[in-house]
Amino acid sequence: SDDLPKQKFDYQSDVTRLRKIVINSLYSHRDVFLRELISNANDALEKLRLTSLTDKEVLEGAEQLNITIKAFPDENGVGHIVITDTGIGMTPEELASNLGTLAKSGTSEFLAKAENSDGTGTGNLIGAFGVGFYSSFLVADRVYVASRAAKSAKNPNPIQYVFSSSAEESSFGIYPDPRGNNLGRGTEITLVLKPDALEYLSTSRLTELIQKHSSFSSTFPIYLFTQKSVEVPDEDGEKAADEKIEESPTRSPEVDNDKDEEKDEDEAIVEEDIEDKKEEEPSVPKTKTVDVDEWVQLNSQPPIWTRDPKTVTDEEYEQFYQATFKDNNKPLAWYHFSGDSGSGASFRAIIYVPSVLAESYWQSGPQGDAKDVRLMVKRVFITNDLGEDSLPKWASWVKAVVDAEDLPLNVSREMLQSNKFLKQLKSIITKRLVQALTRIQAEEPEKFNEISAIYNNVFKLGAVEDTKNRDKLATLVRFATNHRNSTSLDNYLENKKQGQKQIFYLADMGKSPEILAKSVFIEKLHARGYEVLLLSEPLDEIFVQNIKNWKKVPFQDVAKAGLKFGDEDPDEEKAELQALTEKFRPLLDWLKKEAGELVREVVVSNRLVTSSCAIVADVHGYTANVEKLLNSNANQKKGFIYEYTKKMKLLEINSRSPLIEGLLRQVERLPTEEEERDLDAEDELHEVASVLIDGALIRSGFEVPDSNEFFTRVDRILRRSLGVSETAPTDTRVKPAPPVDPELPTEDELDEDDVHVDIPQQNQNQVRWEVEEVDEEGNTIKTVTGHDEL
Ligand SMILES: Nc1ncnc2c1ncn2[C@@H]1O[C@H](COP(=O)(O)OP(=O)(O)OP(=O)(O)O)[C@@H](O)[C@H]1O
Repeated sequence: SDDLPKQKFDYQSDVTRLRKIVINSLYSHRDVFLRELISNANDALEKLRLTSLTDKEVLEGAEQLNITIKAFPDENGVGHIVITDTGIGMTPEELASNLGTLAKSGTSEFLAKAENSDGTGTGNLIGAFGVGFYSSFLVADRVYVASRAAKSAKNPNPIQYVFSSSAEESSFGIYPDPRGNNLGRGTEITLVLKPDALEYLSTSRLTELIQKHSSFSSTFPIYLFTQKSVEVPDEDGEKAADEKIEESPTRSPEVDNDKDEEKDEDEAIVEEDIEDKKEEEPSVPKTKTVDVDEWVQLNSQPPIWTRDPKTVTDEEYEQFYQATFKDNNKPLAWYHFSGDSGSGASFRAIIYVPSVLAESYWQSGPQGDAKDVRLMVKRVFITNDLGEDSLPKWASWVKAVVDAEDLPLNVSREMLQSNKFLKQLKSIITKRLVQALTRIQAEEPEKFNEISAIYNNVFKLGAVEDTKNRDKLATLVRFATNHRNSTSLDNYLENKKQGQKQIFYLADMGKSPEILAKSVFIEKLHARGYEVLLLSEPLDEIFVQNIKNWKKVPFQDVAKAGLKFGDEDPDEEKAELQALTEKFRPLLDWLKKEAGELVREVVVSNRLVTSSCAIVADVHGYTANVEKLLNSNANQKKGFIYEYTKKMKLLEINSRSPLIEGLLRQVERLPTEEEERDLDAEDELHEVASVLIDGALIRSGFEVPDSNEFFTRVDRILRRSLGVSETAPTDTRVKPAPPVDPELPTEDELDEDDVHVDIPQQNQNQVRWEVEEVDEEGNTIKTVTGHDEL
């Protein structure tokens, strides 16, 4: 087999591009190479262990499952780092395809983005994409990957091959390893260091890097080869120098230091019992200094989720998170717990709240597709794909490790799918997450504010979608009000006024709370000192409509009929309203005629202070916000009910407004007798009414039926107030366009200074929503569902 020819292959062009980007732009992030290679080694070991559950044969060739790292200069002073794992290994075909091509989706976009960037922010791109194996070329001029695949029925006698490539070449070589099958099983990566990367020969530097970035990323032991000088008794003369003094409390592998020496496969790693080696000779005074080789395990602690939370530092939690989930950012919060699923499976878990919500979160569909719940059984990684049992959309950003004790270990993926524990996992994690968030809210208000800044909308979505956790999630939601930047619903109720039996809210998506605070609908509430929730997100309206009430206190849209302060004297109020209605009767009737189809009724308002009038949705009508929600969904069929409900509006007038008083006087002055009619005066009043009503629509957030007509009227009124002739025509002559010319403009003709504004791709921040209309008895008369953009 040793005679097989050395073959040369060209890298796939994407690989060449990626390598170039990595080498050019990541110079100041060179450290990542070690983390990436250890992570690959760990993946290979995990694959092997998983395969071995059903196929013991793969374990043959090398007994231990571990990662070893050795750094040394050769006789010419050239630095070498050798990273070896006893994982699944690669066949020559796999060496070529895994290391010579990029199979990842989104690669081209990534490359284009990275090529365009000036290098800054590349660190983040790397985090998102993972440059993996190619990061070797940051520190190495040449890389050899020797690998022997695990034994299998298909491949009963795997041959060890070498992949060899320099940083510059656009091709790589694949050939049988001249040393034979000396690895037993797995992969050995040899980096021939660049002259400026010799810092990585230092064991203390390597130890620091591995401890910082990688000691958590593997449950397999990671050993670093170290050499140190120690004083040993000089009694046995020469013999002492050959002995290994083992200080590591763990079992250490003994790996042959001479790379080129042929070894028996099974001897690659030999266990030694450290107890036997310790020698105590207190009576010997003579000592001498010898160099001692030692394999030091850098991750000798048990995995952190198995430890007592009291013994784990914040830093360890953070580093474990960063290594496991490949996130450069620190997590915002975490929750470490153990439990019993009830079906007999006991488990330990850590849940993390990331400090960033992925951009794709609101863009991906209504189904959560979380791939960051890592399920292990007795520390063996099993899957991160929970399939149909994955977390609900609202919680799909959670990152978690769950280690179950009592599940049968030889679970195949299919068996696992039908396992009861897996079905329970979803509710266990969401329940514990809610628990953790609730605790943070109560005990760490500042931390909760940080979480709220990112996840507030997520909590609203949760309350809408996860009825089981609805109440707890709604407790976490924060709203702006006319009184403060942020309040919870509980806090709102604590501050309600005597007699207040409604939670007042005003919703108008896209408008800031500052603008909403000036809305016509809250004039009186605000002036009287009542607190009103100011809702500006599309999800808010959906949230309120789904929750319906909080602690039995119903939500009241202040843009709708039915607003009650709660301190009114019903008799007194009724009498007052009757008197006012009587007084304004002529105006109310006249306005009703003028408004026509637009409103169902014209009434005297109890919510206005300074504004003259407003359009209010009837109890079953649509507010401007709901109309917007409905209209934002282009596919929504708008049938009869929509048209009907749209008309359920009231025009409310402010009886104390001088404008309304004046209008009343004018209307009363209109002669009723047919022959005495003053058509000019009627026309003028007609115009006033129309501007008033359209103005009320706009002020109330609705659209006017015909804005052109509205502004023409405004124009006429302005002319009148300026004493300009109403009929004087505007000079409407314009220069006509030149004749048709299909010739395209030349480069020179195009103005280079033109500012181009990139319009971002249609934002598909969609969320499913549902709006229910209920009658007085609470029966649903209509449910509208749709998707909506955030
Ligand atoms: N030590 C190894 N043992 C076995 N296979 C490996 C090893 N290192 C790399 N591979 C194979 O080569 C492939 C490419 O590795 P690479 O590091 O470029 O990307 P990746 O590991 O798939 O993803 P990432 O970019 O997140 O690291 C891996 O998917 C794996 O199949």
